Amino acid sequence: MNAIKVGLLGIGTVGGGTFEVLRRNQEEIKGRAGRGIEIAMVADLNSERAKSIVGDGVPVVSDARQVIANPEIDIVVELIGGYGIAKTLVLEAIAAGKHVVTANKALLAVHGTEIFAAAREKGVVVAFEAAVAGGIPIIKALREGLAANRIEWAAGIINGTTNFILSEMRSKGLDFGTVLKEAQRLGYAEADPTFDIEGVDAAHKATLMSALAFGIPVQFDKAHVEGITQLQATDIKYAEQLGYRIKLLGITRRREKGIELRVHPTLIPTTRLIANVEGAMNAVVVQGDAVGTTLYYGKGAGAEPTASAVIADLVDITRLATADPDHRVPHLAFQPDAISSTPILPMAEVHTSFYLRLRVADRAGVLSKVTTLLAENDISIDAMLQREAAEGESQTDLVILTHETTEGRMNTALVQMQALDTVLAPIVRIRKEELA
Ligand SMILES: NC(=O)c1ccc[n+]([C@@H]2O[C@H](COP(=O)([O-])OP(=O)(O)OC[C@H]3O[C@@H](n4cnc5c(N)ncnc54)[C@H](O)[C@@H]3O)[C@@H](O)[C@H]2O)c1
Ligand SMILES: N[C@@H](CCO)C(=O)O
Ligand code: NA
Repeated sequence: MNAIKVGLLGIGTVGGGTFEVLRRNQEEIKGRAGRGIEIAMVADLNSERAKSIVGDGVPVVSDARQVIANPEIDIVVELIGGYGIAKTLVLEAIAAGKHVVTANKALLAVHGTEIFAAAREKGVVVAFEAAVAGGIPIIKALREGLAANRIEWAAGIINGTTNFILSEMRSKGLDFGTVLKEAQRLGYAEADPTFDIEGVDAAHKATLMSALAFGIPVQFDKAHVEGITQLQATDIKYAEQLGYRIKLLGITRRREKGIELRVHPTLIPTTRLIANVEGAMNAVVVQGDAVGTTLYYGKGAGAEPTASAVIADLVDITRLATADPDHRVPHLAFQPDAISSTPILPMAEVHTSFYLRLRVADRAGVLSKVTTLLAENDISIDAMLQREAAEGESQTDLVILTHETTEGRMNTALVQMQALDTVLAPIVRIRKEELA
């Protein structure tokens, strides 16, 4: 059988990796797919650089629409990024009856409902394994491998840039800016790195995991998004003393009244495997009722790890291209008529435990006032650390770990504690998860 023909839109980091791995492993990939997979046309605004990557054998154009218009192309791979032109091109490729593979989590987390509906209408596939945790087959796991389970929660380190920053700051004592520049140099960061450090990229990925795990539409606008820019070295040290490590986690969890969807710095017990995931590595823990806890670990960014996921999707589509569209694996794991309207919960209704750090006057009675306010709000204390004030110092740090409560109760308690005249600086609050 003839090779299936692929058109590549954008040949930067991931596109370059995809071209190289497809070339290097073509025989094995063909053996798995049943047909060869051939990059038959490439579009990139920087067509000179694109030509230097693909050589003479593959036509290169600067206008992506020429690829979409080419009747020989069966699958369009979108590796441009962003919500702008990428959205138009993906919708045009679908309208032209092409299958689409994309690594673009931003696009799918925000416009997924429209894109998947258009694809269903046309009977084509939009595959996106590379969009969550790069090379780790987490989409495959959630959609197929765990299909027997009622999934309880999924939580992961799903942004390599921020994990790299936190690891390097902790282990080498380097400052934030220096490490961010290094992450950009290594090709981990998004074109706009505020997406990484403010938690937006992780929230795009958590949004996709939430839809796959619970059969709900993608709802990025309902996600709680917090990054690592406010995190202080002091809190990383105190957490360590208490037996915890701080990671930026994307979390989605089923509760009685709805679904939690949130990204924020999180204390995790140092004894958990995921607390020891360092550098740009990613890891996702998924809890299913039948399987129990499962862990997926690997490279979440970079040219070839991400290419690994893009090509797995190409193989899937090649195998399935002839199957009746109604009998393909559904985009979001559940069949369209089984998509649930269970709401995403407002943050005030989210349950977590907390790490609190209060800068307090070193005076008798401070501690009892703080613990009284927590008790009045029905928040119980799990552990406490009070640094002795140094010689001649009139203030000290009070660190408290609480048991699980709601965000709403904690917000009320925080306002009350902050109003005490013995609390001398804004209270630091970091959420804590046991992940077991
Ligand atoms: N880099 C990673 O590790 C990684 C991992 C997972 C997912 N992703 C996602 O993959 C996508 C691509 O990321 P990247 O790191 O390869 O980006 P990149 O900036 O390295 O590559 C993008 C390429 O697209 C080209 N381009 C831009 N606008 C174009 C247009 N209108 N027409 C044709 N070409 C155009 C650029 O010239 C560039 O070569 C993004 O959605 C990103 O979020 C990246
Ligand atoms: N900027 C992303 C790339 C992979 O999606 C990260 O750092 O994880
Ligand atoms: Na993946």
